[in-house]
Amino acid sequence: MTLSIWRYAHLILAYISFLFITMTSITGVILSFRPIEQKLHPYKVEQFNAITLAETLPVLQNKYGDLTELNLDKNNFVSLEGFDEDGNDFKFYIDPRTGEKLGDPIEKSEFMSWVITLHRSLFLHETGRIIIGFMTFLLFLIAVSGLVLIIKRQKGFRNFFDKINKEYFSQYYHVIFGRIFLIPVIIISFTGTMMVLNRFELIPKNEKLNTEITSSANENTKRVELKDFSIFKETKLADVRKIEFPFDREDPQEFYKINLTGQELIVNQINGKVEAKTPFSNAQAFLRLSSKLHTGHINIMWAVILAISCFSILFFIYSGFVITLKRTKTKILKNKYSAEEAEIVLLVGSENGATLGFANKIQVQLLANGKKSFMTQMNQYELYPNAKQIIIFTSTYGIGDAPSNANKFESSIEKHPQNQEIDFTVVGFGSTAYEKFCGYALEVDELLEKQKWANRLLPLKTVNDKSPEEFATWATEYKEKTDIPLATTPAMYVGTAPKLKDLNVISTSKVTEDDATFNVILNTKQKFRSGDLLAIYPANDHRERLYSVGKVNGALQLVVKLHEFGLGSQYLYKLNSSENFKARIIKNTVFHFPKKAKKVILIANGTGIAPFLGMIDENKKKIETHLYAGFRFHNTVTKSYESFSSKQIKKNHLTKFNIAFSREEQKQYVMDLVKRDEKFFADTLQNGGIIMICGALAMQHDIEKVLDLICQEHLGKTFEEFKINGQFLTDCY
Ligand SMILES: Cc1cc2nc3c(=O)[nH]c(=O)nc-3n(C[C@H](O)[C@H](O)[C@H](O)COP(=O)(O)O)c2cc1C
Repeated sequence: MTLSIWRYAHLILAYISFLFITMTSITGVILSFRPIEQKLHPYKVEQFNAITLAETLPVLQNKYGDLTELNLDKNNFVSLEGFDEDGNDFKFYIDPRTGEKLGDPIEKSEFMSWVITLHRSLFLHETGRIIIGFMTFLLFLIAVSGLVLIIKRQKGFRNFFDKINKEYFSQYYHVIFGRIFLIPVIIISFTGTMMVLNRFELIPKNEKLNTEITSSANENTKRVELKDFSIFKETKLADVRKIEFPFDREDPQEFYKINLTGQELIVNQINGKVEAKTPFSNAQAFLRLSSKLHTGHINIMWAVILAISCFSILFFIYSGFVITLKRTKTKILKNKYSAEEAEIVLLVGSENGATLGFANKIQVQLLANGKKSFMTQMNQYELYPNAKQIIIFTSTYGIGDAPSNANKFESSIEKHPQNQEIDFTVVGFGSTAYEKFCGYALEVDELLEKQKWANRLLPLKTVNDKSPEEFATWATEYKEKTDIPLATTPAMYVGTAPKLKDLNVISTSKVTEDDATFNVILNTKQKFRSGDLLAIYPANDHRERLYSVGKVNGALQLVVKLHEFGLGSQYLYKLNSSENFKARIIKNTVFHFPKKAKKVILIANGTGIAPFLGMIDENKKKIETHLYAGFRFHNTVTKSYESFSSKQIKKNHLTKFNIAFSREEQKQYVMDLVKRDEKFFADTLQNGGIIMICGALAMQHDIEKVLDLICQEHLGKTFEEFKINGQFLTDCY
C-alpha cells in the first residue's frame, strides 16, 4: 500500500509537470554547455584560491588609477571597471596578481539569451518565473519520490546498489539510471527552487548596511598601506563577489564596500579599519552555492554531470510513460455477470499488469463458453453465493510479498468464509531470478488449503517469466479437469498484440446438402507446418477463431464445418478466390508430425482431418502411418478423402486408411475402429509409437477411455504412462 502511495504521487506529479520539465531539461542541457564553454576561456589564474585582497588590490590600484568596481563571476573570473587616463570607462577581465588585461567581457549570444529566458520564465516575465519555480519544485518531489521507490524496491538503503532484475528495457533502465542520476536531479531541482524563491525575496536577505557611518579617520590620520590592511590580508579574493572602490582616494569619508559570500564590509580606506559589517547570512551564502550548483559553475566535471542529468530527465520521462502505459494497458474487462451471479470467480493479484493479461485471456474464453464468470482484484474479495470455482492468478513482489492489489486478501479471506464448498486453483506468476519464486502464490495456495469451504481443483501452478508455455500447461490441466475447452496453445497466451498478415484465397469449395464441410485453400508467404493454427478475426475485434491447418502441395488448407450462426465459418465461407484477408498463423509445436517415430497413428473425426491431410502429404520420410477417421456420411467429401488416401498409400506416405460412418447403415464411430484394432494399438504404444488425435473434445475423451482399457488389458499399464511419455498428442476443441 505504501508503495502505491509513493508510486501514485510519483506518477501524478510527472503527469502534471512533464511538458514543462521536458522544456526545462532540453534548455538545461543547452545551458549546461555555457559553463563548460566559458571555463575554456583562459581568464582563470593559477592558484586563484590563495590570492588575498592585500596582494591584489595594491597592484590594481597602482596600475589603474581610477577604479570603480571589481567583480567576480561564477567562474571566478575577475573583471575590473574604471576610467583610463583619458577619462574613458573600461571593463575587462584581468589577472588579479598582475593586473594584466586578459580579455573583454564575454557576450551572451542571442540564442543563449533566448534559451535562458525560456528556461527561466517562458517569456512570461514574473508569471513565467512562478510557473517554472513551481514546476521545478514538482521535479524535486518527483525525484525524491523516485528515490524512495528505489529504496523500497531494494528493501532498504543498504541494498541500494544491489542487482536489479531486468523485466524490460524501460523498467530496467528507469531504475538503473535512477540510482545514478536522481541525486544530481534532486540537487538541480532543489537549487533551482531556491533561486526562484530568492527572486521573490522569500529567502532572508542580508541586513541592509547602515550607510550613515562616521569615519574613524580624518585628514590627520596616518595612511596605512593597502598591503598592510589586516582585513585585506585575511580576506581571500575567492570569497569576494564585488568590491566598490572609494570614489575619492583622499576622502576619509569614502570607503571600500566589499561584498563577500554571505557578508558585507565597509572598510576605511585610510586606516584599513572595518567600519561596519552585516552579520554573516547563512541563507545568502547557501544561495550563492545553490546558484553555482544549479548553473554548473562549480567546475567542469559538475557541469558535465548536469548536462547528462538533464538528458537523463528526458529519458525518465520517456521510460516512465512506457512503464505506465504497460501498467494501465491491461485492465480488468467489464464484467458481464455480478459477483453474486458468478459461478466461476477469477481473482487477480498484479502489480504491473502482466498477470492481468493472462487472466483476461481466460475470462474471455470462459464467457465465450457460456460460463458465468466474474473477475476482480484480490483485494476486492467478498462472498460469492453462487460460486463453484475460484481461480487465483497472482504475481509476487518485494521479497515474496503480495502485489499491491492483493495485500488485503489474507485478512479479507478470514473475514468472509464462503457458505458453500468451492473448488480452487492458484496460478503464481514470478521469476526464478528472485529468491522467493512465486512466494506469494504459495502463501495464497496454503491459505486456501486451510479454508473449510475450499477444495483443491489443481495443484499450485507456477509460471516463470510470464512463460506462455508454462501457463498453457495449466490451461491444459484445467481443461482436462473441468471439460471447459480453454485454448492450450502457448501462442494464445503471448502478451503482445498479434501482428496480422495478409493471406490470399486460392480456392474454396461449397457445402452440399449431405455435407456441411468445405475446404479453404490459401496462399501465404509465412512459414508453417501441418498442425499449426490459423487465427482469424471475423468480428474485427480481439476475439480469435482458431483452425487447424494442413500443408497440402505447399498450400495452407483448412477443412471447416459451416455453422448457421458461426461467425468464423460464415466469414471463411464467404471468401472469394484471389481475395486477401488478414489472419495470423500460430505455431503449434506440440502438434507437429514427429520427425522420428517407428509408427504413427492419426485419429480424427469430422474437420479434425485437416492437419492430417497435410501431415500425410508431407510424410516424405515414409514413416509408417495409419489414419483412423470418423464421419457422418459416405458422400463426395469423404470419397475425396478416400481417393486422397489411396494416392498417398501408393506413395508410401500412408500405410492404411480406416474410415467409419456414424449415419450410414453400418453405424460405426472412430472409437469402434480403435476397439476393433486394440491389439495393434497396444503394440504400437508398447513399441514407442505415437498417437495423434484431432477433432471433437468428446471424441478425445472416448478414445482415451478406450485406450486406457486397451493398455490395462494388453499391457497391464495405464494409458497415463504413455501420455506422460509424450506418445499422445492432441489438438481437440
Ligand atoms: C521489484 C520486483 C520484485 C519482485 N519480487 C519477486 C519475488 O520475490 N518472487 C518472484 O517469484 N517474482 C518476483 N518478481 C517478478 C514478478 O512477480 C514477475 O515479473 C511477474 O510476472 C509480474 O507480474 P505483474 O506484471 O502482473 O505484476 C518481482 C518483480 C519486481 C519488479
